[in-house]
Amino acid sequence: MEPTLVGGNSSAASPSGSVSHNTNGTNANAAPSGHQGSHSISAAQPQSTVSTLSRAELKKAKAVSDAIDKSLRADKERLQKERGAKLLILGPSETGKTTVLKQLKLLYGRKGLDAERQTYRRVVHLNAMKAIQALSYGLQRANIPLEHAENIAHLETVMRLETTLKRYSITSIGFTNPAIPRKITDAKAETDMFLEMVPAIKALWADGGIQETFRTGSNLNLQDSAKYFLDSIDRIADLNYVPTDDDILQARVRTLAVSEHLFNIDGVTYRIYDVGGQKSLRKYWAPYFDDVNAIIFMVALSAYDQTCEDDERQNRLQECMSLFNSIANHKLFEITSFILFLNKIDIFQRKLEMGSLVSTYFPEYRGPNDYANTTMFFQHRFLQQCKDTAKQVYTHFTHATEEGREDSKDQPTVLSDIEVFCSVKMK
Ligand SMILES: Nc1nc2c(ncn2[C@@H]2O[C@H](COP(=O)(O)OP(=O)(O)OP(=O)(O)O)[C@@H](O)[C@H]2O)c(=O)[nH]1
Ligand SMILES: [Mg+2]
Repeated sequence: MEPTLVGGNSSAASPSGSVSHNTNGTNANAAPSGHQGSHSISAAQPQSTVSTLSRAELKKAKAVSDAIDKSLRADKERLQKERGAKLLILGPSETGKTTVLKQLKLLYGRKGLDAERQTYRRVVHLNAMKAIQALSYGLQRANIPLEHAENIAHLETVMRLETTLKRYSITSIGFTNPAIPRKITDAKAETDMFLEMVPAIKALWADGGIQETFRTGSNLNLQDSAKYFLDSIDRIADLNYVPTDDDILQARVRTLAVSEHLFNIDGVTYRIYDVGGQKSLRKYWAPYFDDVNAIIFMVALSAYDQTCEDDERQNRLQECMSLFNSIANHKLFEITSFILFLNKIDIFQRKLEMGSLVSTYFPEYRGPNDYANTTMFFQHRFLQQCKDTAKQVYTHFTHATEEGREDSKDQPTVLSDIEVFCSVKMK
């Protein structure tokens, strides 16, 4: 079974079906209470006293200790239920943080997502225009000729979009941004602009030159959803088009501000925070670091062959590891549970199949260039970042844009992991 965000993972060993590892690499699917200071009789009694206690006294002391433990646990659970569980979704840009949040909304907050559906229509149109524009620039940069000379006019139309699209950035779904010119925040103006572009987008996407650019181009600055939307151009250009759940998962809006999302599941409130992953936005994370129950750390495995947007000398996955290092070893997260999502496995697998060698970018890797061995290598590299080798980090290999199916409702989900982590009883 291919691992997916909802319902799939690489092992069924833990109660939630996730793979749990101590960071020293051993499998540790024991209950996740290991690092929450337990009150045990053997630890509490000095050796000399223990030897002078009778069996009956020891038994009695143990019973008292167990009762204290139980009562402490119950108090903690009650408090947690009242306060709710606080979760942060952290990680670099474009790793899929907001996509995971959308998955949670699809499962537990569909109403909220339905209200945003019309706004996503504009995001989808914008994504399609940006995709064809990035390909057109790539074609020019690489001096690849167009297959059909008559498409030059379309190419020019798309290039002229540059200045308009630069100003045109939807920063946060549902919020109008004063920085966006009025003309552009106007949904009708945007739709008209997109519809005018459709013939050019269709003709160029069908052109052999653009296809070659798509196949061979590097540093195209192309979004992962480019092909998905360009292939669907007729459907998304329909006047009655309403984005599907899949479209919403594929739509890309860069997160600029930290946002809080509340989910109420079986009487427990989950406060989940989505942050902007760009380097310049990470300074805004710290105010949210207190009292965190769990952190979902997102990694785009597929970025192993990419460089950072703002520094072409730095490998993207390497930079992600450094970020994980600073988060996993942060003083405020000593007892915080960690869920590591090694995401975008679909793209990662495709790259391997096309012959891209992991060892080109990570020369220390000497194993076979197959999915099983390379993913294990990266998992190990991430877990190695934790200085506390007893820290439990639950790892999932995920494909966050794959929609959870109705019939997978009973399968373990992201939230079933979160539930275990927070030690919150849901029922
Ligand atoms: N193919 C594929 N695409 C994915 C996957 N996860 C996310 N994406 C796409 O990757 C793009 C970026 O995802 P986001 O969720 O917006 O990334 P983010 O981490 O929130 O990025 P910032 O807001 O900039 O920090 C979107 O177009 C998603 O549809 C995946 O597993 N596979
Ligand atoms: Mg985001």
